[in-house]
Amino acid sequence: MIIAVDGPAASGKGTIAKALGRHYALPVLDTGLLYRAVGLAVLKAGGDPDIESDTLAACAFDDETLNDPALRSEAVGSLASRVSVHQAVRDALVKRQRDFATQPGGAILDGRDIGTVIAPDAHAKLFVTASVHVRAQRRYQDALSHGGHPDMDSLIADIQARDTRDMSRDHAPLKVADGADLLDTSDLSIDAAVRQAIALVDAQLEGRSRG
Ligand SMILES: Nc1ncnc2c1ncn2[C@@H]1O[C@H](COP(=O)(O)OP(=O)(O)OP(=O)(O)O)[C@@H](O)[C@H]1O
Ligand SMILES: Nc1ccn([C@@H]2O[C@H](COP(=O)(O)O)[C@@H](O)[C@H]2O)c(=O)n1
Repeated sequence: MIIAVDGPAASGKGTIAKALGRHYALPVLDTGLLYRAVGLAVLKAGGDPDIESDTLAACAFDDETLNDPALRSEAVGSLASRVSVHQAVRDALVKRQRDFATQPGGAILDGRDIGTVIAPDAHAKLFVTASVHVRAQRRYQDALSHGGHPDMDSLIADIQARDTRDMSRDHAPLKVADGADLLDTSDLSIDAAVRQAIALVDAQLEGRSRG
């Protein structure tokens, strides 16, 4: 069974994907980390994330790289969004994601194009969203709890810039996949969002089994 969880930055899709992984006993891949790894490698190599040819060498990395805590920063998230517009980068990362999705027993992947490009035939699809203000507030709390000094206005600007770039790019733009259920987490606690996600996935799986 493959479950696709897509949505914009800080919508809560990673939290939901992990909870679904525990509930259905399936492995989970946060595909954003792959693009973050490319973005960080381009930066370290002194390349330009907006130039496709500068990003190619950065697409070969091992799984260990994905554990680097530096990948989690807002700055690397923005770099990831910039490198992810290039078709060559997306092509280089497709096999890794499809191999994970099609492993025996199934898998859950969260990202931007899982239900549209990586696994369009997924057994269940969610599009998780939340208002820009709520998402910025979550980032704000995250930064505070890690000892940072976040600025709400710049968090809002960063999220808006990322949404615009991710939704308007030519290749695999962020959009609601055919057959996906929308889950707006703006006014939901994590527990309530997870409960709704499980109910939506169960209903999709039941619908499929009834044909
Ligand atoms: N329903 C919710 N209510 C309150 N906080 C939430 C909710 N869902 C997630 N969060 C918190 O918001 C932050 C971002 O959540 P999460 O990492 O799941 O988002 P994401 O969509 O995967 O982000 P990104 O795309 O940037 O990786 C985390 O600190 C998480 O604990
Ligand atoms: N399937 C995906 C996943 C991510 N991206 C791009 O990476 C950026 C960072 O993603 P996070 O989920 O870690 O915030 C994101 O803004 C996208 O530009 C992607 O293109 N496809």
